[in-house]
Amino acid sequence: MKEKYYLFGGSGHGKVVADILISSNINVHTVLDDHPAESTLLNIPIISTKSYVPTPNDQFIVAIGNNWIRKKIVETHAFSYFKAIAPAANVSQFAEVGEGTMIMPKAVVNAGTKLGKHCIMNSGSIVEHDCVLGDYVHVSPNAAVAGHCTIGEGSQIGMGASVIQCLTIGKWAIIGAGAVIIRDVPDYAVVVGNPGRIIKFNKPE
Ligand SMILES: CC(=O)SCCNC(=O)CCNC(=O)[C@H](O)C(C)(C)COP(=O)(O)OP(=O)(O)OC[C@H]1O[C@@H](n2cnc3c(N)ncnc32)[C@H](O)[C@@H]1OP(=O)(O)O
Repeated sequence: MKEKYYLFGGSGHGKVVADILISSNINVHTVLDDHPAESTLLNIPIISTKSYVPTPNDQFIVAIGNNWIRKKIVETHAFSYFKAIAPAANVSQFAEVGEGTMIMPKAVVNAGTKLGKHCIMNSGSIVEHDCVLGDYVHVSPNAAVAGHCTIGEGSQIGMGASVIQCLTIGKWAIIGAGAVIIRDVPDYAVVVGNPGRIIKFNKPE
C-alpha cells in the first residue's frame, strides 16, 4: 500500500515544513491539529486528532516548533516518522539525519555530523563537521555551530548565535539570539550575550 504523509501541527512552523514537502514533491495528505487557526494549511486539509483514521503506511512529521511539546507528542503517539529536507538545504552525504527531523532551506549539515530524531535545522543554520545533536534540538535561523560540538536533547540554539568548536551544550539549554558561546553550557542553562553568560536555569518539565 502507498505511504500517506501527515503533518502533526498546523501553525507557522507546520507551514514552513509543508512548503518544504510540497517543494520536494511529497504529497501531504492531511494535517492534524486540535486547535487550528484555519481549516487548511497551504491548501492541505486540517483535521482534529479525533477524526484521524490510521492506515498501516501512514508517515508523520511532528511540525511543532516548541521542543518540549514536540517530544511529548512523539511520546504519546505510536506513529512512524519521515524526514523533511528542503531541496535548498545542503546536507552532506556523510552526515546522519534522524527520523522526524526537519531541515529548512539554506541550512548546512556537514560531513561526520549526526542529527538526532525530531530536530529542527532552521533556515540558514549551520552545523559544521563531526557534531552530535541529540533528539529534539532546534538550531534557529542563521545560528552556527562549529566542528566537534555536542548538543544535548531538547536544546535550542537561538537565532544568529555562534558556538565555537569542540564545546558541549547540555540538554534542554537555551542559547539566546545572537549569543557567542565560548565555554561548555550545562543542562537547562539559559545563556545570552557575547561572551555567553548564564542568566537562569529553566527545566521544561
Ligand atoms: C522561525 C522562528 O521564528 S525560530 C525562533 C527563534 N527564536 C529565537 O532564537 C529566540 C531565542 N530567545 C531569546 O533570545 C530569549 O530572549 C531568551 C530565551 C534568551 C530569554 O528569554 P526570557 O527568558 O523571556 O528572558 P527575558 O526576556 O526576561 O530577559 C532576561 C534578561 O536577559 C536579557 N536578554 C534576553 N535575551 C537576550 C539576548 N538574546 N541577548 C542578550 N540579552 C538578552 C534581557 O535583556 C534581560 O536582561 P535584564 O534582566 O538585564 O533586563
